[in-house]
Order: sequence, then C-alpha cells, then structure tokens
Amino acid sequence: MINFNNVTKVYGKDSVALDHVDLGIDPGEFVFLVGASGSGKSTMVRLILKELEPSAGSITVNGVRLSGIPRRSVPRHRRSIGCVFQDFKLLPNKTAAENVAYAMEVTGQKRRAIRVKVPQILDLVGLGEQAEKYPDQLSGGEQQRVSIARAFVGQPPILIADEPTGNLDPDTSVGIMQLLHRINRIGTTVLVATHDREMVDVMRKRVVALEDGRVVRDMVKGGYANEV
Ligand SMILES: Nc1ncnc2c1ncn2[C@@H]1O[C@H](COP(=O)(O)OP(=O)(O)OP(=O)(O)O)[C@@H](O)[C@H]1O
Repeated sequence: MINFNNVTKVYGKDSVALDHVDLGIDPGEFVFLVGASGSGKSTMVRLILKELEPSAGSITVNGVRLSGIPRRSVPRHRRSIGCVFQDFKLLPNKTAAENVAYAMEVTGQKRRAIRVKVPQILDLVGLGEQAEKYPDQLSGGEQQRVSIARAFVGQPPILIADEPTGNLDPDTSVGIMQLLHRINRIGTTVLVATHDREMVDVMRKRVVALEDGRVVRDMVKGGYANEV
C-alpha cells in the first residue's frame, strides 16, 4: 500500500532527514511511526502526500509510483489519503457538520450525497449530537473527532494521522485511538506518527521507529521503546 524503496531526503545542502529508508506497509495494516523530534516522521508523511520529492529512491502509494504522477493529478493522489493533524485544522466559522460537508463539496460531490453521508460519518465518530456546534463549542477530543470524520468521509483507502493526540489528555487520547482502530478494522490502512508512548504501548500494533532518519526498529506488536 505504501512502499519506500531506499529513500533519502536531504533538505538544502546537507540536512539529511531520511537516510536510505526501506519500508513496506500492506493494505489494511495499522502502523505507528515513532521517534524523537527531528527523526524524520513528518518528512515521511509529506513524501507520501507528494508535498515533497525524495532526493533519492522511490515511493509507491496505492500501487502508483509517485515520481510518475503529473502535477495536475496530485490532488487526486492526495484525496486517496485522509489526513489528521495535531491541531485539527477545522474551519472556525463552520459547524462540525459544515466542516465535514465542506470536505465533500470541494471534491465535487452531490448535495444529496452530502446530506446523507455527513450525519452517518458524524455518528460513526460519536458526534451525532454535536453536529451543529462550532469548533470553539467542542472539546479538543471532539474537535479531533470532527477532523477524523472530515478525513474519512471520502472513504480513502489510507488514513494518516500526524500526532493526532498531541494536544489531548490521556483519556481523550484513548478514545481517539479507538476510533482510528475502528476505521482500520473497516479496512483502511492507518499510519500514525506519534510521540505518545503510552498509547503506542497500549495498542500493541506494528511499530516502526526512526532515529536520525533511519529505520532502527520494526516490530509486529511493538511498544514505543525497545524494552517493551
Ligand atoms: N524545510 C526544512 N528545511 C531544512 N531542514 C528541515 C526541514 N524540515 C525538516 N528539516 C529537518 O529534517 C529532519 C527531520 O525533520 P522532521 O520534521 O521530518 O522530523 P519529525 O520526526 O517529524 O519531528 P517532530 O516530531 O518534531 O515533528 C530534522 O533534522 C529537521 O530539522
């Protein structure tokens, strides 16, 4: 589903963010990408989205080699990947329902489809009752659920979350992780870049650890640290 083949990314002249990375993620997997600040997690995410180009090596997503995607087709590539961020990135002047609907509008979906789908997806993330609230009327965890609903409403085959629980307390984080797990169980490939040690240890999923741009550990049912 996602393949990095000997990928190196150098920013500027000599800032090596990724150093000969090989990584394969199969369809339907749930993978944590862990590592200290600056280890290269966000760079990997941005390469997958084709926001950046690798300095060397090749990347395949959904069976498509990214270097072969022409610029005009990049938006379609990005639509196949739902994205969730630490800071939610919701539109403050739109309700929860409108935020989700907007994501469908910009991809040209029909009004009727939007009317049907938005309540369904808000129910799925446990926010059926909060549809008409604005982001500032929602808790951090609820805002993150809206952003997951928005990322998932087009049913992309891949969902990427970059520090999805970075702004949330531990209890709320568990709920967000359970939701990502549920989305994974429906068949979505989920990649979560995180520092959240507790969550990684509880979930017992595949853990890929980066250190200075290299994959230093890849465990099937791993923990955040070596000894777990
Ligand atoms: N635009 C850029 N220009 C130059 N160097 C960069 C740029 N973006 C990232 N880097 C460097 O590349 C390395 C990897 O950064 P990256 O943001 O991928 O790490 P990260 O693991 O996502 O960190 P964090 O957890 O803090 O987000 C770091 O050394 C960083 O300083």
